[in-house]
Amino acid sequence: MSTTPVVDLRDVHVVHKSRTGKLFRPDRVHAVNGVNISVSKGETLGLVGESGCGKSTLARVMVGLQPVTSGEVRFKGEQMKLNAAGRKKLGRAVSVVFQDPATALNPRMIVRDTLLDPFKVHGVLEPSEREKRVKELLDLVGLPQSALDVLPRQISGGQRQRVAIARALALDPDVIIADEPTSALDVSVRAQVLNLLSDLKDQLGLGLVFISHDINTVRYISDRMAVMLAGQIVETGQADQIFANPTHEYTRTLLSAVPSLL
Ligand SMILES: Nc1ncnc2c1ncn2[C@@H]1O[C@H](COP(=O)(O)OP(=O)(O)OP(=O)(O)O)[C@@H](O)[C@H]1O
Repeated sequence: MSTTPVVDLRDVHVVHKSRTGKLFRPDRVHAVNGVNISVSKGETLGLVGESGCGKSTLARVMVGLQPVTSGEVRFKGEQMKLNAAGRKKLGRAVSVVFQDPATALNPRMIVRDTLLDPFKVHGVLEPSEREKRVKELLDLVGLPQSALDVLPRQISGGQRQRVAIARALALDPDVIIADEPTSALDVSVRAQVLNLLSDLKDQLGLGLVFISHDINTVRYISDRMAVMLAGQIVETGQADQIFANPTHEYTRTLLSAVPSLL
């Protein structure tokens, strides 16, 4: 495992302006409140917390899509400026798999074009090499070559999520952030997608940030984990240790909830 983290957040704060501006709603939301967190190649960091605690905002910071109100975003030891060049650098090294592949994939694009897109956007590889790489990507995620010519609606939810994972792998990232990647899927395919992410992490030496509201899913996949509550990390450490000996009351509350089926 590399000693310098790929992404290292230091005392990061993100304050959103309220979306609605309704009466009696605060006009600002402190979505991320002083978070220190890092991820290195070859490890799975699980991030767990209830809906609205700031997980997705934090994920967007890690991939360079969300400016911070204060604090530092370090990429391979260097402080990043989130200008266009910084975002491009971070966006290439850190990619995201979202919750629902039905909305994350363009419904009018066949799988081949979806997978070619990152190469076009970043101007990477010659066209003939791109085709070869797209075929490799399908192999990596366990899809047949016949999937190249289909639209997202012609395949199952689990297969769509495999396509989204293949797209996230296209530019050979150092880190993948998977934000609730199994929540929109049938229970029967959730474990397969989790195992795929975990195998890819091992095979490619990736860093994986696995975000979920479900502590049992996080337990299943993570080496290290961080428990998030109201914009703050309230407990962090090796996943095994936290499960054996949770120190924060909120972690204990999450652990006492009914076990899920992944
Ligand atoms: N772009 C935005 N503008 C205004 N408020 C936002 C924005 N994004 C998130 N928020 C608010 O910030 C808080 C944290 O939201 P965030 O989506 O990061 O949490 P989450 O833990 O990922 O929740 P979920 O699992 O429901 O997506 C919430 O109160 C949310 O309403």
